[in-house]
Amino acid sequence: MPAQPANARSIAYSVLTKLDENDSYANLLLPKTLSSVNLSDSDKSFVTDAVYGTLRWRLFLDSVIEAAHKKPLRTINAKLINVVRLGAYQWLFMNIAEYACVNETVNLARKRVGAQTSGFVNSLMRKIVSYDHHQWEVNITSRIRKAEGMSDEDLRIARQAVRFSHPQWVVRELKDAWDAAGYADNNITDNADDGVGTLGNQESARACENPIDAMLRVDNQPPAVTLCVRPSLADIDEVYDDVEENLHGSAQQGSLSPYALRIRGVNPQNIQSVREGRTGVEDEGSQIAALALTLATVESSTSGANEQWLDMCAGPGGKTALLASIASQKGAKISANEPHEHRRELVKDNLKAINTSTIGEITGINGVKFGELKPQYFDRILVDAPCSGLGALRRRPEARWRKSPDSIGQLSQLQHDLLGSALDALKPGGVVAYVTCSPVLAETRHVIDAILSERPDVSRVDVPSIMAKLNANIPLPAAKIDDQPRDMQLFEHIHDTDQMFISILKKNK
Ligand SMILES: C[S@@+](CC[C@H](N)C(=O)[O-])C[C@H]1O[C@@H](n2cnc3c(N)ncnc32)[C@H](O)[C@@H]1O
Repeated sequence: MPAQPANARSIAYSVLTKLDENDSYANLLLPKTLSSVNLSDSDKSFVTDAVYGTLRWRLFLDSVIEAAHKKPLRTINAKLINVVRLGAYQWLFMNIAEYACVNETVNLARKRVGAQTSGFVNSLMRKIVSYDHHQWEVNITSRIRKAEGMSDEDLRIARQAVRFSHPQWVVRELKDAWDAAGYADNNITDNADDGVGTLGNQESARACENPIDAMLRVDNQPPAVTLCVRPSLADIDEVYDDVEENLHGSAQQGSLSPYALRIRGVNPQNIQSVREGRTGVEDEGSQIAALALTLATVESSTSGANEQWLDMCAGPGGKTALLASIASQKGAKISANEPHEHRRELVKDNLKAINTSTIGEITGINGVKFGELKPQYFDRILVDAPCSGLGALRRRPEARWRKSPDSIGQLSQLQHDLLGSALDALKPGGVVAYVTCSPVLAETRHVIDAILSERPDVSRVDVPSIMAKLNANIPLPAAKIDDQPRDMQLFEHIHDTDQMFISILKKNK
């Protein structure tokens, strides 16, 4: 790859520094920054890759920098750290030539931090470019040795954390979620892998990698842009033609949701039906979570036509719009609730193409109050609960470094209370779909188990059976044990969706 103009690197550095200082989000700050500067499209792609990649691979990069420096990161001038991370990222992940990585990083350090730093940065970068990606991977993972009291699993997790650049506690949560989800493990066993990177053929290593490695690897890859072509409002062929013929991008039907279209090379805002609210940008996992609620059997007094539906935590409204387009086909009415005003406005915008006779109330209350305010009122309720978002790390490159295990406890309590309130607001015979964009057990299965242990009036519905009806090709967990109904956890590496958790509960009649 040829060297990029110096200002692309300088812009990437400014964005990384602002993200560190203000806790802002890369997916908001980066497009805003890029729209305010005069850069070619290829430079914009360079900045996007450099910023997102440097954020995602931070632990890997810092481990390489420390190994090359032979001292802890804190001994390096704080302003230089993002300069060197950017340089190391270009060398290890962007296939940029050695001389450009070294020289441009020295230039950036000189310009943004001071001329006195050039000697240090030059010597550090020369050490970094003396090994390639795979050599560094083996180097930094094999430096992690078994400390006293560490089990084999602890060691493997510590190495996976560095190798795939995730906090250790997140790796452990993902592993626990995978172990609990009940999918068949067709690959090599965890015990055959000590967590050190391989210097062998990468493709064959990937073909038999263990499921946690596969999951962590996919977390570091940007997801496809997926559209939801809202039923009765737009037609897949119409949107396909707009993308392929008018906008010269490419489109492919999704593999799980009948309404999904994966697109490339097109800004979704340039698609006519997106601008008109007849199509939305929505991951397939979110689509099938909403569809599962519509497919569950309701046995309330109003089941069939005239059902009342509620989306209790609706903002920004992607699932509300899909539910609403189906509600309009079925003669049901949907209400939506979102306490945060700016997100409530996004819900309204998402519903702009829906027939107003389908929309009930749009409220802005704490969902925990619904049970008291509207007891036994709704037939179907979606609780797409606020959560840690650890199932969508592909989309939020900085998120993994900002979350902490402490924040999960508070979320679990709110999730429990929202679900309890939804059950109170449900008619006997009605169903609630409890959904999170997180696989963490404390936010998923443990919330459901706690509610079921408190409420004899509620029972679990078997979600994999509903999914199998929706699409015969959806990868499903292993067969039921003792005929017990199951929740379903989606995984990026097997479903190619965000890691959504879906549970459906029915209120007994
Ligand atoms: C995971 S998001 C929902 C995403 C949405 N269903 C969609 O598909 O576009 C969770 C939402 O819950 C909202 N929320 C937070 N606290 C809430 C509460 N106490 N009651 C209801 N909603 C809440 C958040 O503002 C956020 O918009």
